[in-house]
Amino acid sequence: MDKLVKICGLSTPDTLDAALSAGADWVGFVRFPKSPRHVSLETGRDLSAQAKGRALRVVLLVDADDSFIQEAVEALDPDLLQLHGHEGPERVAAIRARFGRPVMKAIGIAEAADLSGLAAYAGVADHVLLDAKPPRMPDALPGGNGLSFDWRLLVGLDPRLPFMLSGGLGPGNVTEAIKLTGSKAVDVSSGVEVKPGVKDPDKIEAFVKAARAAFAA
Ligand SMILES: O=C(O)c1ccccc1N[C@@H]1O[C@H](COP(=O)(O)O)[C@@H](O)[C@H]1O
Repeated sequence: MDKLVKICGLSTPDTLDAALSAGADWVGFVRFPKSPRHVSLETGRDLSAQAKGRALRVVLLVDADDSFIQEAVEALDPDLLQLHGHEGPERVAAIRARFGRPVMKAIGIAEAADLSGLAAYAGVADHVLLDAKPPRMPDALPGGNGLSFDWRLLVGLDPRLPFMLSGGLGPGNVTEAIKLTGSKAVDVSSGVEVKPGVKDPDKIEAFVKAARAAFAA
């Protein structure tokens, strides 16, 4: 995987512009109604058009059925689908085949054993996103919680595996995360917000700058 910075959960033209101007490689739009970052099909269509040709456009879905995916694909025309629910390897392969878009499967990490999921998905998903496991609360979101996992679990992981690091990253800790894990790709949502769902252009710029500097070090 090339060195990549993804800003996820963008929901306004101004903050999307901040991400694009800062040089984000990937921008993410959430299609999950329980999320404070969820965008309507209309907003998603407009934001995706704004980003077209400037960054790779990612649509984030959680245990979505085919009709929900279909309407997102038609409206947002994503370059990549991020699957952030309980989609197993067979479902990931089926979505990839049916919708003809590359997929990134998110895996929740809390302990070393959780990394076994990486091998299971590496053959069917184009990318694997390593995120912290969500808190054990009935209403917890499956991601976007601003929680980190123990990055030391990744020490020794084959850096050629197509993984992207996420979970609780921000301008203040992304340097250490890249240094410790050797990850070539990072993703952030909460860490560049002033409150859930409200992105901060200055934090977005600071995150992209810090990640780029850490990649180059
Ligand atoms: O951002 C959300 O609202 C969200 C909802 C459901 C699933 C995943 C979600 N976000 C993704 O979670 C990770 C980590 O986010 P954070 O930086 O810790 O807030 C990231 O990949 C988001 O894309």
